Amino acid sequence: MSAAIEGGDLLLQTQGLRKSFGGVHAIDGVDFRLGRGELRCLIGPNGAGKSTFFKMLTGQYVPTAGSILFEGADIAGAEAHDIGRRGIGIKNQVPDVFDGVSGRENIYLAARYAHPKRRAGAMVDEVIDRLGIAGFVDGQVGELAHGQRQWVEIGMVMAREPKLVLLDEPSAGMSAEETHRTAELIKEINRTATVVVVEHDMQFIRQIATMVTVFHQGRILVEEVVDKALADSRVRDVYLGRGVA
Ligand SMILES: Nc1ncnc2c1ncn2[C@@H]1O[C@H](COP(=O)(O)OP(=O)(O)OP(=O)(O)O)[C@@H](O)[C@H]1O
Repeated sequence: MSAAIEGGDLLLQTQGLRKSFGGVHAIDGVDFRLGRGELRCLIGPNGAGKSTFFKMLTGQYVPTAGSILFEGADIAGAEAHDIGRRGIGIKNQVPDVFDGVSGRENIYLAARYAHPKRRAGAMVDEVIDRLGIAGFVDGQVGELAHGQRQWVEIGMVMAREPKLVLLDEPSAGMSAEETHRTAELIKEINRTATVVVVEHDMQFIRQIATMVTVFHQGRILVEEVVDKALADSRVRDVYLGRGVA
C-alpha cells in the first residue's frame, strides 16, 4: 500500500464493484484504493476487465453493484458532466478533438469549460509550456501526427485542472519515440494530479509506474510496485505466452 493511502488521504475507492453483461462478470467484486498524488497503472491480459473497470470510473458504464467513492462521494453511474465537474479528467482511446481548428484553440475550448475567459487564456499558455508542445500546437489538429494529436488531447484534459486524470491506453498506436515522450508527459501531469493509466506496453509502464494493479478475470490479482508485480509468478502465469518481460 502506498504512503499516501497509509496517511489516510484516499482520493478514489471502489467497494464491491461489479459489472455483468448477461452471464459474463466482467468486473466481479473489486475493492480498489487510490491515494491522492499517486500514479497507478492498471494492467492485465486481454479480457481481464480493465476497460470495464475504467468505463465505470468515467461514467460510461453504470455498475451492476458496488460503489465508487471520489473524495467520499459516490459517483457510480454519475453523468459525464458531473464527473468532469468534480475534477476528474478523462482521455479515452477514441480522439475527442476538433480537427478543423488548431491545437491551441482546442485546448482553449477545453479550458473554458472550467474557467472564466482570462483564467482560461492563462491556463492554455501554462499547459502548452508544461507539456512542451509549443512547436506544433498552432497547427490544425487534423494535420498533426498521431502522437501530436494525443498530446493536444492530454493538454485539453490538463486545461481543466483536474484532480484525477484517467487515461485509457495513451500510447496506443504510437512509435517508440512518441511512447517515450508520452510517458514523460504523464510524469509531468502527475506533479499536479493523481493519475490512473490503463496500458499494455510494458516498457511504457516501467518508465512511468510506481504501483500497478493487475486485473485477472474481473478481479484484482496483484497490487505491487511495478518490478515486483511483473516478477510475481501469478502475474507471469496469467500473461503466459504474452511476453511479460
Ligand atoms: N459490452 C460488453 N458486452 C458483453 N461482454 C463484454 C462487454 N464488454 C466487455 N465484455 C466482456 O467482459 C470481459 C472483460 O472485458 P474488458 O474489455 O473489460 O477487458 P480488458 O481487460 O479491458 O481487455 P483488453 O485488454 O482486451 O481491452 C471480457 O470477457 C469481455 O468479453
